[in-house]
Amino acid sequence: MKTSIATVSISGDFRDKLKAIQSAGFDGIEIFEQDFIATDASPREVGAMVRDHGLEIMLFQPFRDFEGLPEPLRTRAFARAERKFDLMQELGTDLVLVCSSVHPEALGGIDRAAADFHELGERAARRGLRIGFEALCWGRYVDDHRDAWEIVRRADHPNVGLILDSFHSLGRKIPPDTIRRIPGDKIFFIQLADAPAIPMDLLYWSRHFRNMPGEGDLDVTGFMRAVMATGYRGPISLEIFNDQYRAALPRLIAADGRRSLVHLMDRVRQAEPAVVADLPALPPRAHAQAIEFIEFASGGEDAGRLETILTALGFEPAGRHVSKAVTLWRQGAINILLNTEQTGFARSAFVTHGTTVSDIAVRVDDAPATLARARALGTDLFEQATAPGELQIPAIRGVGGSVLRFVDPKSDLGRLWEVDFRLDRPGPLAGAGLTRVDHIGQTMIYAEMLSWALFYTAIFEAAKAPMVDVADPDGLVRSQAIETAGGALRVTLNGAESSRTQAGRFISDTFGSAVQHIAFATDDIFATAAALAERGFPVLDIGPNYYDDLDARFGLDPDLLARLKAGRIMYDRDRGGEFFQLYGRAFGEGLFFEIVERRGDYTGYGAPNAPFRTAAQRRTARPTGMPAR
Ligand SMILES: O=C(O)c1ccc(O)c(O)c1
Ligand SMILES: [Mg+2]
Repeated sequence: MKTSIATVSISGDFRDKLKAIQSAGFDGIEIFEQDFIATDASPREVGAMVRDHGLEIMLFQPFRDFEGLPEPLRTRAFARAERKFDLMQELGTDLVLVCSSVHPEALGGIDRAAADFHELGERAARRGLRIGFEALCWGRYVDDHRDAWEIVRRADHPNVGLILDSFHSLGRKIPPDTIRRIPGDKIFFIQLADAPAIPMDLLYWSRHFRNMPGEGDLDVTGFMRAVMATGYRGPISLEIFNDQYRAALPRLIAADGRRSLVHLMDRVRQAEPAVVADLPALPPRAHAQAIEFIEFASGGEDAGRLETILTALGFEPAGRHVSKAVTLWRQGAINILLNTEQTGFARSAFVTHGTTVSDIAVRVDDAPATLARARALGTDLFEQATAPGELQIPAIRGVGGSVLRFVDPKSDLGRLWEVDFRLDRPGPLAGAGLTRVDHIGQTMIYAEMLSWALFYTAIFEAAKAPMVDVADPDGLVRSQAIETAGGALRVTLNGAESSRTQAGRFISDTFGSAVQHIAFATDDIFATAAALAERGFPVLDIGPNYYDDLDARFGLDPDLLARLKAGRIMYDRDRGGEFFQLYGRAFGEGLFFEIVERRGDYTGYGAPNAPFRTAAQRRTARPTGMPAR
């Protein structure tokens, strides 16, 4: 199945767009008329340029306000169409998208529109061109693919077909199964876009908030299942109008686009194997069992400071790597690696970012299969030479150039600690009562959030939690959790819009997106708090107003409230249970640790507390070179 993307979806000039689209592996493009006009090349040159990039122009679009006009506008519309046919022939494409009219003088009437399309089909046929009709969901008389299909059906011309755009159908809540009654050979082209479920004006929503399939909330999978059921096997094309994409790196968006299509068609195949027997199979999304380890890259005095903090958190050194300057720190089921190598990837990560999480390893059912899936999704593989006898842990590039590794219990990777490490002390260490990694918080610029959410949900059997806004004193930070059903893998993506927020400063201070915090779980937050106090773990101060408000909101038992206040522990509650949070002070470039206890089935991350936590962090932050106002 051929893949395509509309040139509007990508930023940059025309050449930037083509390069990015080519390198992401698309077969073709939808050329947006405006993008063509903005170039200084002739139509023939543009056509040649596209083909020089190994791409096909699959569609020219849009042709607006055509059907149902009274004379003399009608005659003019046909003359306009002939001009565009000339252009298409020079560009070298045979299909034009006509979107439903919004013309104030359009008359409506299905038969009138059908007659117009029949005539347009005749004219197109003379030149070997084809017409595709798309219902814009804000079209004046045609805003539903069912009406567009009826017009195409009555136009009854082999050169006139239907174009379906998932946004227009799903944005209007038209059941996708209505597509199944359309013959596949009358569907000329498929445009795909997702969007977040935010109630707003349809046109504004479409032009600013579309995103890649899987990045939003629309049932694009259901839409595509219905399309495939018709027998359609033409191109699938992304048509994404999105404000962030227009400002993002062309290559990033193009690669995400390809990834979203691979992921989408895999979902379609799984949901409806009978209708897509011809699609290639992909290894399934990985089931995450646990976070196997988190590796810090550090060096010099910074490494000593991190060791002090780990010690204060109750971790103890439990072994060393057989050949590298990597120490294993353990507590409960948590494995932290501290890498102080002077060469290689960890070193360059440290030099670039300061003390930073360079690697995260996730234990999955089948590591090689996970790697194969990630590769099919177009992620970048990561390899670094290993000494003989040491394990080559499958790895890809993740957030901010860090490394995401996959281990599994069924291969040699399950013996990682015995093979690659010399363990000083077997068995778990109780320490301060930290049991496991609850979640990892990765901070990035807001424009990258959709991309990383897609990355995680396409690789792992994981879902997105609703996005929450966190009001940092210096700007808004958006937070989106990606989590597996049992919570074995929980990642919170924090997107900073302003460089002055805690998150924004972290990005500039660390030169890019990275893990900003790690939350460890405990089964007894008060016992852990006492143990940490004994070890001198520096805790973030939370002001008294917070506890007064907490009392007002929840009417807590006075004894509990006093204990929370004394321990600087934050509290939240939802329908399922209770949540306790204790924050450490930031260190290094703004990294911090958090300790949490979940009681019952609390599902969140303490979002109501985040504004007060960020304010407290701002009060205690060291100067960062940012003007403190
Ligand atoms: O926003 C628009 O006008 C517009 C144009 C062409 C399309 O294919 C579309 O889906 C929307
Ligand atoms: Mg469209």
